[in-house]
Amino acid sequence: MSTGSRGPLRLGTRKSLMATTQSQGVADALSRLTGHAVELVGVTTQGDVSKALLAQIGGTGVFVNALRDKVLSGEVDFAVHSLKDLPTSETPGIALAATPARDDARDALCGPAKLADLPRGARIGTGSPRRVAQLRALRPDLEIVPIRGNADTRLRKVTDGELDAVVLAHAGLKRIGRLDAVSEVFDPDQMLPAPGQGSLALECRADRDDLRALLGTIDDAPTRRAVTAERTVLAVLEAGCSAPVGTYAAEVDERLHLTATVAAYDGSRQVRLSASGHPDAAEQLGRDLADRLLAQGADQLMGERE
Ligand SMILES: NCc1[nH]cc(CCC(=O)O)c1CC(=O)O
Repeated sequence: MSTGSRGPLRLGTRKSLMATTQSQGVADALSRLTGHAVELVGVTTQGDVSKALLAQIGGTGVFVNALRDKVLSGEVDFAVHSLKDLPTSETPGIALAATPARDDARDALCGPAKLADLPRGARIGTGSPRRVAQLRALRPDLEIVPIRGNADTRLRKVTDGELDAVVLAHAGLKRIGRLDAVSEVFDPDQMLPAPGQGSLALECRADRDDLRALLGTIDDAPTRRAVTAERTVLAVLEAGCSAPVGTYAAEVDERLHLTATVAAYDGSRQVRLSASGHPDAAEQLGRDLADRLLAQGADQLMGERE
């Protein structure tokens, strides 16, 4: 096949430590399974250069569009993204070729103590409306400070004393080797992660059947079903990665369980619902749960900004 005879497969990736670590993991797994050499090609995305808060630059797609352009032009064979950064809308010409086995999906608090033990009025950094809303619901007294930047930059604000704590994805902290900074891992009962958090997405051109089959060797079916349910909730709500929407799906005893929340930005109200169904009906499960969230006023909650 063409990919093999022309030398190594070219894997497009963001250049951050988190991105290159996860991309190298994918490259190694693919080489092991298929015998193909894989080479990383670093790409700068809008999300890497803009200093604006994600919620302000529009959120959806800022970390992925430049990578997709390179996939479409053929400069790279495929791209590895954090799945939670992918917009839910399909992109013409691009196929989701694989979702490898998911890492820990949960959020983690990085600070001197567990959330309940932080002093009144402690300053917590996060730029995610989803985390803000759920933090406010748990601890209305906290001062929430909007921040951006890579995980290391955010952790430094805690060691520098500018902030008391930050909330980051456990999976990302693991990839950059900073689980030492974690003081508490949030149970999904306390804080629901972003749809797709902790999982990766491999995208290639939709017309390259050979490549799709090759990349598909590292697809993990339970992960794909779980993230399908989660992302369908987001899609039906017409929300993006910067919306106050949390979800978590997992298979237990051959049933797919899904929980989702939509919160008001000020944390004053949350709608939170659960459902379970057959794992093969992941999309329907997500669709039904989103419809129930909407029936309980989810769109009104999401429409409210501070
Ligand atoms: N939006 C940035 C982003 N995209 C993916 C991750 C973490 C890794 C993952 O969830 O797969 C992060 C950082 C964070 O939320 O802490």
